[in-house]
Amino acid sequence: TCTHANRNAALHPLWQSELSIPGGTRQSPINIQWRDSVYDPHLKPLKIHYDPATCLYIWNNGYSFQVEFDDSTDKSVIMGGPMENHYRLKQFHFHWGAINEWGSEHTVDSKVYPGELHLVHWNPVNSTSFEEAIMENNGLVVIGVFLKLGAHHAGLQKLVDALPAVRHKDTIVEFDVFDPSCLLPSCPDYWTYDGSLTTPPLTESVTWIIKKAPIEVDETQLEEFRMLLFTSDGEEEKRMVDNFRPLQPLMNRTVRSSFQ
Ligand SMILES: Oc1ccc(S)c(O)c1
Ligand SMILES: [Zn+2]
Repeated sequence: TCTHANRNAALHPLWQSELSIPGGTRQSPINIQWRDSVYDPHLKPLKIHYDPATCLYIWNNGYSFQVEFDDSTDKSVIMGGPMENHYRLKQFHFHWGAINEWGSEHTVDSKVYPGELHLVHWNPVNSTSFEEAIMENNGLVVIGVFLKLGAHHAGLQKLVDALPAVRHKDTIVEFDVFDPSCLLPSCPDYWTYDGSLTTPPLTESVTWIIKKAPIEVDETQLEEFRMLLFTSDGEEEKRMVDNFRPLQPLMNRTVRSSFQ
C-alpha cells in the first residue's frame, strides 16, 4: 500500500515551496479522525439551491479545471449547516491523483480517496466580492465531496466530455446549464472545521463542510481528468495529476459532525 510519503513525493511544484504557511494555525487539508470528531446537535441540515442557468464556463487554471458561476445575485446559494447566513456559489474544481491509490486532499481515519470535489462559496453579507471574501475570517464555505472508484457518474459525464477543450493551462470553454447538486451524495451527513484554501494564497478563510459519503465515478472518467495538462500549449507537456496539497497539522482545532 502507498504511504503518505510517496503520495506526497509527486507534489506539484506549486506546493513544494509552500508546504506550510509560517504562523498558520488553521491550514487545510487535514486527516479527519472519526472518533475524535464531536457531534454538534446545533448543526442544521445543509440547504442547497443551485440555479443551473448561473453556470458560465469551464477553464484550466494550471492547478485544476474549474467551473465558474455567475455570482452577481443570490440565485445559487447554500445556507444552514454551520453557517450564520447564506453563501453564494462561485466555482467548483477537483483534486486527484496519478493513480487510484491516492488523490484526495482530506482523509478520513487516514483513508485516501482517488479524488475530491470542492464547491466554493463566498459570504456576500460580509464581503462585496469573492476576491475580498478569501481574505476574510469566515469569508468562504467550501463543500468537499470524496470521489470513490465505482459506477459511472452520468451527471459528471457532461463535464468530462468538455475536458478535451480545456486540455492546456489558460484555455476556456463555454459550459452552460449545469446543476452541480447532481455531484452531491444523497446522504446528509458531514463534518465541519475551520481551515484554509489548499491552493495559493492558502488564506485561513474557509469553513470546510466535508461530506461523509463519497460519490462514485468510473475509471474512464478519472482517466479523463488525468489527460489534462498543467502546462500551456507549446510548453513541454506535464500531465495534470497529483494536484493535492499534503496533510496539515490539526493544531488547536476540533472537527464537528452533523451526525452521531
Ligand atoms: O477559492 C478556492 C480556491 C482553491 C481551493 S482548494 C479552495 O478550497 C477555494
Ligand atoms: Zn480545492
